[in-house]
Amino acid sequence: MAGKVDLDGNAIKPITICMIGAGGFIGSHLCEKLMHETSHKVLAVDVYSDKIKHLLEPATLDWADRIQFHRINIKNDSRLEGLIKMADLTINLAAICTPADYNTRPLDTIYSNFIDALPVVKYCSENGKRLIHFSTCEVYGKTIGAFLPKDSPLRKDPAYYVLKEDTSPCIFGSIEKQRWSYACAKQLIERLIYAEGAENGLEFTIVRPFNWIGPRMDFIPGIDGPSEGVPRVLACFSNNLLRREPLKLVDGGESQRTFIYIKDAIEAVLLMIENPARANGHIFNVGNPNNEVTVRQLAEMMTQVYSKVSGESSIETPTIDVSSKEFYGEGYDDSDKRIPDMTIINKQLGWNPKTSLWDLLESTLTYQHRTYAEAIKQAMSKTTAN
Ligand SMILES: NC(=O)c1ccc[n+]([C@@H]2O[C@H](COP(=O)([O-])OP(=O)(O)OC[C@H]3O[C@@H](n4cnc5c(N)ncnc54)[C@H](O)[C@@H]3O)[C@@H](O)[C@H]2O)c1
Ligand SMILES: O=c1ccn([C@@H]2O[C@H](COP(=O)(O)OP(=O)(O)O[C@H]3OC[C@](O)(CO)[C@H]3O)[C@@H](O)[C@H]2O)c(=O)[nH]1
Repeated sequence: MAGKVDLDGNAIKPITICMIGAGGFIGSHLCEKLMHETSHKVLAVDVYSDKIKHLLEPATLDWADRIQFHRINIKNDSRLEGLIKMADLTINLAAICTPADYNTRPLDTIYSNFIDALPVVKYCSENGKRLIHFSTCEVYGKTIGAFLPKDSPLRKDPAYYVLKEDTSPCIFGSIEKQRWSYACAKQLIERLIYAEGAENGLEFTIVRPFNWIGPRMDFIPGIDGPSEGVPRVLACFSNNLLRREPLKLVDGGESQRTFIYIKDAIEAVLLMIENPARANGHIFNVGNPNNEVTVRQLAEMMTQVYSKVSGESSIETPTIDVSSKEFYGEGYDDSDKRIPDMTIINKQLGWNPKTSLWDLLESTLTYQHRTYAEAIKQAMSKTTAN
């Protein structure tokens, strides 16, 4: 990629990136982007490699000498510091980040999102290495507007719901609402990174993703990934559609989310990687404020899009209501609404998302249908035969 320049017109030099959690949903797309469109090297760290196996084999691929996979659990592996030392930049994506785990496995969630991230921050700080850390939009918790009376006109005022990196508060529920174990752990690691920057000069960027979705997200229960467990909403609804069963709306599906196409979001991460002078010291919301829907609307849209891409008519009762206690268990709670303010990322990196919700669902559900429809049919006919 000779001749590529950054946003200030300086030549971009190839660097080595230690990517922790490279085998996950975001990591797989970021590895793909780095291999296809840049000359950077990746030391890919994860316990799984299935989602990046197309980038690792065969060894004859164009980028074979630019990506190395290290099967390492960062909880307990002394090789981690060496890899961070070998790299110019570390990107930490590793985390437990499925809401079904936050209230049912709160200790694993807190350890994964805070304790396990600590050595990564420490090694970067001690060795003078740059860090891009993946946090979450969940650090905002609930909006201020959520506490207003239902009929208050202030609920329509963006000051009460738009989430801004430098001014919005972090509003979580009580301790028994263990849903917030994840957000709280992510908030504390953000504060620690910020403090390392202020006191010890760590060069850092914190990313707050707002519901990035697309191919390879999570798993389809019973087909790939863990045999038990509840993935995030895209995979839950995809699974229901593939199996021709009703989509489950938790607590009426009233919560609102903004969804962004993974490929748009990865563009923003590449800008952060290649423009350190503009990205260091910043916390960035990365989302698409134009793609807001309630979960009910998402279910309706996914049902329509899936019909189009699969050629199958939708079932008679496309959705059913379930309580959060039934679906997630005790201690679940929810973010009411998540609209990212885009001022900072716009000013620093000139980045904007492009893909509409309909278009991103069309390409994602085409992938889900192509990848899983046959396997699900076979699994279902086996169950019926038994
Ligand atoms: N996808 C989103 O919309 C979204 C939203 C908010 C925040 N995030 C954050 O972005 C990051 C990546 O999310 P994702 O959606 O790709 O999740 P993911 O679960 O697909 O990827 C996480 C990866 O980290 C790996 N990992 C976890 N613990 C590890 C350990 N101890 N050692 C080595 N590897 C380990 C997992 O095996 C997995 O491959 C997470 O930190 C998450 O909190 C994502
Ligand atoms: O079958 C289902 C599954 C989920 N819901 C509801 O959908 C909303 C979104 O759920 P989900 O995508 O699983 O997760 P969240 O948006 O709540 O949280 C994520 O946000 C970012 C991240 O940090 C990482 O991805 C994670 O914490 C929610 O309201 C569910 O209740 C449903 O109705 N039916």
